[in-house]
Amino acid sequence: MANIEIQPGPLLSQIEYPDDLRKLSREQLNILCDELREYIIDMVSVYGGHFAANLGVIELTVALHYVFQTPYDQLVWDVGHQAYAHKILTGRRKVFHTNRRYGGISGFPRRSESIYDTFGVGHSSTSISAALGMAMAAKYAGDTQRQHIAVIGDGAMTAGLAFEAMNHAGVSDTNLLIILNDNCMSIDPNVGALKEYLTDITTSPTYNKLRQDLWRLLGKLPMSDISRELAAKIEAGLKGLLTRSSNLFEALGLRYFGPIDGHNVQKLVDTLTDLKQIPGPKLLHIITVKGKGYAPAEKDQTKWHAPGLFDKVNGEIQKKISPTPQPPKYQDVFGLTLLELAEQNDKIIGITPAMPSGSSLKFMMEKMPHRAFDVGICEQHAVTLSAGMATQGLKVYCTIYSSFMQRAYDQLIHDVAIQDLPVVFCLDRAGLVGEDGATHHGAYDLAYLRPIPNLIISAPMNEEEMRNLMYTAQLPHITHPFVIRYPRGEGVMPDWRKPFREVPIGKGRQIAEGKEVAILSIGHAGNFVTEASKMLLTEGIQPAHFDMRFLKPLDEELLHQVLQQFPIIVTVEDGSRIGGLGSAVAEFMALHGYHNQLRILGIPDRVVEHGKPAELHHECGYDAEGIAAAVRSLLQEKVMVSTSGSNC
Ligand SMILES: Cc1ncc(C[n+]2csc(CCOP(=O)(O)OP(=O)(O)O)c2C)c(N)n1
Ligand SMILES: CC(=O)[C@@H](O)[C@H](O)COP(=O)(O)O
Ligand SMILES: [Mg+2]
Repeated sequence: MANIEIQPGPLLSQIEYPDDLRKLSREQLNILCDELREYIIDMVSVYGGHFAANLGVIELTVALHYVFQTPYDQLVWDVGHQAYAHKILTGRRKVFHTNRRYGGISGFPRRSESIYDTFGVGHSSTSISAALGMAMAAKYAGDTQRQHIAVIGDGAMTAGLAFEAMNHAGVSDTNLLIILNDNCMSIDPNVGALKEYLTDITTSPTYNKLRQDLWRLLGKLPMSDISRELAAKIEAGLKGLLTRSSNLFEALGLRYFGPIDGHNVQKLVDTLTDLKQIPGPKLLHIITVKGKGYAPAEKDQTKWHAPGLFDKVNGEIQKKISPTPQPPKYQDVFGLTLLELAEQNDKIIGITPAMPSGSSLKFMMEKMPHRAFDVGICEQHAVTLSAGMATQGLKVYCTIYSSFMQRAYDQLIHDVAIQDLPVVFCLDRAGLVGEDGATHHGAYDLAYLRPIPNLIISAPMNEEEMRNLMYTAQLPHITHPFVIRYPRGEGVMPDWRKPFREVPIGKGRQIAEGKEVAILSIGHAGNFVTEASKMLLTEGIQPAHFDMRFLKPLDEELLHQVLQQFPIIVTVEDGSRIGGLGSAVAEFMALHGYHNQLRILGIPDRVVEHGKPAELHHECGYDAEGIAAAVRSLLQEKVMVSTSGSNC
């Protein structure tokens, strides 16, 4: 991608760090917000990234860095997809054009990137725990001045982790301010009773207004023990008198303030300045609009969560144009196939934790709202809920992004595998996902799933296989938990709606015949092998290729045949080199006394950053070129060994 020069507005161009921002007058803050908004619209339109959430927190970001002494005061962003203004104001404006690009800055806060990034994020709902940890550390060090602020969205607030943290924060007596950025949206519209509750407090502000006035008044007085005690008593009286139902956050021991307009930077500065004077754990509820200031994004907030490149003038999102039919995204194969299966099998239910659009469960949710559910950002709950339904004979397809499934590991073992419940887990975004980077790569699923008993673990090489695996998973004789993992993005078959066929469990298949070298692959990475084989053929090298399809049960019969026939084995997977297919083959060889030469290709044992998937596959050495190079070098080594052998 070419570097397109985008000039910041005159005020923004003078601001490198929050110290510069703090020199501005109150009036200038409004101008700065406008320039920041314009700059982010410009940058994301040509370089891509998360969009609507960033436009929603411009005023908040400016106010936070204006009022608090960052980085001494510690600011923790939840998820971090909304931290672009924060990055731009904390020393990274000049490199912001590298956001999410290979070798560039991360799309999320990263401790290694800046001292202003107090905590690495990407997965949701960690901010309150992290900020509380920092606040407790400050208390332990005897620092009573330092402020700790967690900014969390209404979507992220639905997770159990956020509630665990509030439950603790409420009795912690720390300088913790939780800012609840409520825009009524997750990526898709937010769901659940909490959302209803937040709407309820938003629309009945009497009690909150009185409370706010009380604490503001007392904030101006010297905070003696007596006035604090008095305030608490008045507040308790107020609560009894005025609350329609007791405030949830108050019940958890947090002083609740708000709701206030999160786009009024002046109001935010005033409120945050007041709150800074009030010790103890507290929560400020702000109301914002996702996509604020860019009309198309305000109108369709889901589409503009991360829209890709767009024309900022007419709001047209760039689409790949091709004269020939293109393969579908795996997520759409999942969503449309599930709907098709559900039409034939009334036991089928669909569950997603907050990713109806990303996973394409939305197709079933639209057609069968009573059978397909978004449960919020609650991966643990999604898994155990599915297990509960399975006990009643339902066939649940629970779709979760591979990296988010890490959250629900215990539920997978304790609630599903040990009870051997036949839930189907469709793990989307498996393998290296691209620009979201380290936090989002589905690098570990094969490795973390393989030791779990009772699981069937599969990965399709293409759309047809994906459909057939999904079809097989719901057949009545499949009585075990069944995992199907597939990558982000497109498959390889434009014509993919083939009639369903059952896939024999634990059986691989031969894709290409060859000699000397056998390449064993699992999942979509098998297509890289096909490409590599084409390259090698031009050099007279013809490896055999086997698509294992199942990591568990492993096709032992096929492995015996392959290991007896081919001296050199290469395994290829879009997953960690440790613990996945390569490891399974190595263990099998050790168990059965095979001594073939084995090369394991996959994700290395280090953090892989962001970039285009092709760049990352190349870096990790398992794109077509990397596979071909591995085969060449193994054949070369073999020649050298046999030559040196003849010299002896
Ligand atoms: C554990 C986890 N599950 C799912 C996601 C995907 N995800 C990223 S942002 C988001 C919506 C967050 O909504 P909210 O916190 O309200 O922030 P907003 O985008 O509305 O500002 C979701 C579901 C994630 N990052 N982490
Ligand atoms: C921040 C976050 O977790 C999501 O917005 C994620 O970036 C979505 O990824 P996909 O684009 O793969 O759906
Ligand atoms: Mg939200």
